[in-house]
Amino acid sequence: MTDLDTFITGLPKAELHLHIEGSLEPELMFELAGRNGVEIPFASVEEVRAAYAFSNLQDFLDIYYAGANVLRTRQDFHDLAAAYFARAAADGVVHAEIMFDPQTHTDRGIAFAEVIEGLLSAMAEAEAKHGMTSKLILSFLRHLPEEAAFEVLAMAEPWLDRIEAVGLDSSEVGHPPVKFAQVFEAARAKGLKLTAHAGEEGPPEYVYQALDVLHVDRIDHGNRALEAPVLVDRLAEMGMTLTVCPLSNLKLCVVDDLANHPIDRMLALGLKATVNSDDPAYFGGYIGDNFKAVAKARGLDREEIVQLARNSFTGSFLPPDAIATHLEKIETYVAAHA
Ligand code: HPA
Ligand SMILES: [Zn+2]
Repeated sequence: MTDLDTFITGLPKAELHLHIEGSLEPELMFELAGRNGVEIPFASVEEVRAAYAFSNLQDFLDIYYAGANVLRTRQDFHDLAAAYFARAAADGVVHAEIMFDPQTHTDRGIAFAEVIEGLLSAMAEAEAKHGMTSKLILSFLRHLPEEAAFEVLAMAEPWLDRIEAVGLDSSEVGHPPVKFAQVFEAARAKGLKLTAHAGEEGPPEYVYQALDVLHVDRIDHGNRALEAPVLVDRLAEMGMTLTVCPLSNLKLCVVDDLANHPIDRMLALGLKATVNSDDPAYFGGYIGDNFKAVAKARGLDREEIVQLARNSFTGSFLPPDAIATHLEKIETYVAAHA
C-alpha cells in the first residue's frame, strides 16, 4: 500500500451508490445455493469470477439477476448485507445508502417482508458493530412497466418510515426517466427522496429528464452529462450530487481505460462528484479499491480525494447536523495526516 492508499482507507467517507445484490460475492453465492438447494450454472467460485467479463450494462445485468436467484430467506438478505457492511467498514465507510431491487425478488415469489427485514436487521447490526449508519433506497427496475413500480411502492407501504428514497436502475437505454414520471411523483408525495441512474449508457437527454421530469435529489452515474456543457453548468450550479463508480465504468465499458476516467474533470468543472462501488462483487472492488484505482490512474492529489469524501457527506440524505459532524471528522483526519 502506498501512503496515499493508507490515507484513503482511513479517510471517513459515505457510500451513496451501492446495489446490495451487487455485493454478492461468489463464495456467498455458493454457500447460499447449498443452503437453499438452488442450482447455479457454475462449478466453482473461479468459474463464476471468470464469467464476469462484460462488454456493456446488459451483459452484466443478465448475470447479476441470475446470481440473485440464490437469495431466498430473510437470513440470506441479512448475511448479504452484513458481509457488505464489514467490507465497507474496513474501507473507512461510516455511512452507507444502499439500494435494493425488490422486483428482482418478489417476481421470484420471495415476500417483500423477507427482503427488507433481512436488510434492516443487518443495518441495525452494522450500527452496533461498526458504528456505521445506513439508509435504504428502494430501486425500481426500469425495464419493467411503471405499474409494476407502483405495485412495489404499495408493497413497501408498511416500511416507508424505514425507506429513505426511491431509485431507478437496470437497463437504461430505451427506458428513459419519463417512463416513471408518475411513480416518482407518488414517491415524492409520500416524503421519499429521489435518485435515478442517468447518463451511464443513456444520453444527456435522460439526465435532463431526471432533473426536469423526475425532480431527483441525486443522479446515479451521470457520466454522459459531460457531453452537454450547458447541462454540466446547470448541475454544477444547483450542486447536484453525481454518484460516480469508476471500476463499474471500466467493467461496463463506459470508459475504455481508467486513465481516461473523468472524475477529476468533473471536480474541476465544479460538479459534486462522489466515488462509489456500484456492484463491488462484480466489478472488482469495494469503495476503497475504487478510490485507490482512480486516484492512481488519474494521479489525484490529496485535496481532490478529500473533496470527494466531503461530497459523499454533503450529497447524502443525512440531516445537516450529522453532515456537519462528519465534515469536521474529515478535517480532523486531514490535519492529523498532514
Ligand atoms: O450499474 C448499474 N446500472 C444500472 N442498473 C444496475 N443495477 C445494478 N447495477 C446497475
Ligand atoms: Zn448502479
